[in-house]
Amino acid sequence: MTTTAVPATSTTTEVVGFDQVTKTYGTVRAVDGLSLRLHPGETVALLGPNGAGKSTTLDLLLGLKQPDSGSVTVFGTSPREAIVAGRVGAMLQSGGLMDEVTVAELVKLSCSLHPRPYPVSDVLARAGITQIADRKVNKLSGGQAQRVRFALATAGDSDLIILDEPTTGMDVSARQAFWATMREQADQGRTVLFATHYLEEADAIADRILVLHRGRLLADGTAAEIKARAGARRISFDLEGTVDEDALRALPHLTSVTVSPSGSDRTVRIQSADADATVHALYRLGVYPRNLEVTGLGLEQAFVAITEAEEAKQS
Ligand SMILES: Nc1ncnc2c1ncn2[C@@H]1O[C@H](COP(=O)(O)OP(=O)(O)OP(=O)(O)O)[C@@H](O)[C@H]1O
Repeated sequence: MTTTAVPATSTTTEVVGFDQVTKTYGTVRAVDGLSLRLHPGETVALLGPNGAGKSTTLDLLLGLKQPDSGSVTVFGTSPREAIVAGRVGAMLQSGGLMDEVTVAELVKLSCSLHPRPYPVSDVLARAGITQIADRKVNKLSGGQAQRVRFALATAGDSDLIILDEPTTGMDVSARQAFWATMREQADQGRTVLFATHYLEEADAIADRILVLHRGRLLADGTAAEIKARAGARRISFDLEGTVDEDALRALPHLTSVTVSPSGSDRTVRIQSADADATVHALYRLGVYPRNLEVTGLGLEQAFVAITEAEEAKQS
């Protein structure tokens, strides 16, 4: 990503600092000794299975929760100070919206609270909600309410934008418009941190991916690095005639095999930790594959491979 400008208010190269942060709820360690740094202009996706600690991490970052131990800093100060200074804009998963006001009134209020607000009409237009500006907030669809939350997060010139599952409920065009706007924000030097379950969005948008698992940082890198770290590759080929499926499943280095459809002409898909060795063993087995393809894992398969390997290690 190219960084064309850094907001004048940036005074430190560290946007967010987590040092050995732990947060427990009763016996649950939601965040467990987490240390990480975010820098200006980064677009960072926070991934993790349900209950991994993503929302708790964002709540700590916003000062909505306090760590049991360790420290959280935002632009070198406490989260609260950074928010009061208008340096942070946030869109939370189910942040309540005031019911009896119109969309425009709510956006206007949010702009009035920001030290460096954008014009209300610009905020409405950027979020694609000009058409529904006069509608009462409690009459909005789920996707429209998400757009309003997005407007509130971008009511002013903040240096860090935090988004918790921002595109849930948005239709395809709303998603595209949303990410185009976020790209503009990052290209202007702002840092964007978003938690998501849509791995294709993380792959397409983020220049850095953090994988959380049971409150700990399991992986931190570009999408390509995360995919490479999972190690495995996908092998697919067509087969004519019958094949001994048990012999296929016994090939070396496999992590999964699917054969479809059952019958004489089949497509075989294999995931292997060592594609070369698996393909050599295929030939030795007397199987001559047609249309052989060997590809890297997608981010989704890599994510599943990394988190399942961790589960297996811990059980
Ligand atoms: N207020 C709370 N009281 C008790 N336990 C909580 C509370 N908030 C979260 N937890 C627990 O802490 C862990 C982390 O939850 P968190 O919501 O941060 O995960 P998440 O990664 O955001 O999950 P999801 O993807 O399902 O939204 C979970 O085991 C959850 O049940």
